[in-house]
Amino acid sequence: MGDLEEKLNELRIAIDAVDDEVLDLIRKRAQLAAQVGEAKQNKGNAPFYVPSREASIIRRLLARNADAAHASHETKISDEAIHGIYREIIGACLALEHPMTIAYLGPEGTFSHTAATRQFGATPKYLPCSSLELVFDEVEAGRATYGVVPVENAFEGAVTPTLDLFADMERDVYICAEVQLSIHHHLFTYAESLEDIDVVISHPQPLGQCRDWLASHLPNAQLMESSSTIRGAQIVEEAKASGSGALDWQKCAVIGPYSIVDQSDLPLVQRNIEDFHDNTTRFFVIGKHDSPASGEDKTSMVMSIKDEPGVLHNLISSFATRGIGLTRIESRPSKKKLWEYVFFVDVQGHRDDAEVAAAIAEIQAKPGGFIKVLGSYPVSKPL
Ligand SMILES: C=C(O[C@@H]1C=C(C(=O)O)C=C[C@H]1O)C(=O)O
Repeated sequence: MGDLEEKLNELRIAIDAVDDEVLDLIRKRAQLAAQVGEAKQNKGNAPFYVPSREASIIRRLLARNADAAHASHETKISDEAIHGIYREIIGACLALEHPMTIAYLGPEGTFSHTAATRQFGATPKYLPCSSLELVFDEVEAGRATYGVVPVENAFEGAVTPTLDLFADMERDVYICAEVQLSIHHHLFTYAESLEDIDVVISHPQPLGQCRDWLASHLPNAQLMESSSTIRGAQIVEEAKASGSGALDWQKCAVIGPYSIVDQSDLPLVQRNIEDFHDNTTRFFVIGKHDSPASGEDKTSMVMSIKDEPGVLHNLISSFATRGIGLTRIESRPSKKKLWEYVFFVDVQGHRDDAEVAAAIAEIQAKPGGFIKVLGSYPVSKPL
């Protein structure tokens, strides 16, 4: 045996021993989580999934990892890796407490699917839905334990169909977590060259997020909207398979995530065509409850007050006078009266914080004031 081989052998034996220890510890952790699950079950209907606790665990471990690397002068294991490893461990433990089904805007491979797996790991059952409305329906009906829906893109703005579903007062779902996902778009086509592309298919959000690229590279192509990016790829594959129909598959292109390479035969011809390289989309996890306070939280609400001058100032002043920071404000037509609006507001803090609770109560007491708290949840970082 050569020197190198001998050295590697020795190190690999040590790694095997560490892996055995790591596995035993993961199994020990899973047994503890199962006991937590039993305690929750005995207590009645305490939710099994507690996003605030999960966020605290990950925040604590990220800090510990940074401190340990600093103290030992070793290269730090990346935050992304720590996050991913613990997401899987926690997901596996949670599954021992209670099996979970997560609904998302499908088909498999969409950005919503990626956001869902980033939050819950590989263990739960995933339920692809063909529309956002169905994601809400599945959660409300209890066929899915949680759902994951896109809310806004940092550059393209609100995903308005999601906001309209939250504004529907008949809906009985809460926001319990947020996921921020870095988004990269790629171009897929059977066309020989960009000049041959007549039609570009995608969900309206990616078409908007690649607007400048499309204007400079495919200025004459017609844009066609699909219900999701992966559905766009399926439309081209279906046109190819049928060999007929209105769509010439050889002149079509699709914009979407890298996962299209797994979901279709479409060749990837151009990478990273998003107009902004820090392109990020925010998703909400919806369920039958929101999250307890984690120490660093946000609260989302939908509100309206009487249609009169100063309406917006009137709303915001309840937060401003208490020093509560607004992280988002968005208006949508009320769809009840012409030029009347509802406002979506996100603030820093938890709805159980005294100041946040007081501001909410004050808005509720305003003449014609109406406010629905959609949920409080831990602040997340882009992944
Ligand atoms: C174990 C618990 O239940 C779930 C699993 C967690 C874990 O594996 O650490 C954390 C929070 C909950 O989503 C708990 O509530 O502490």
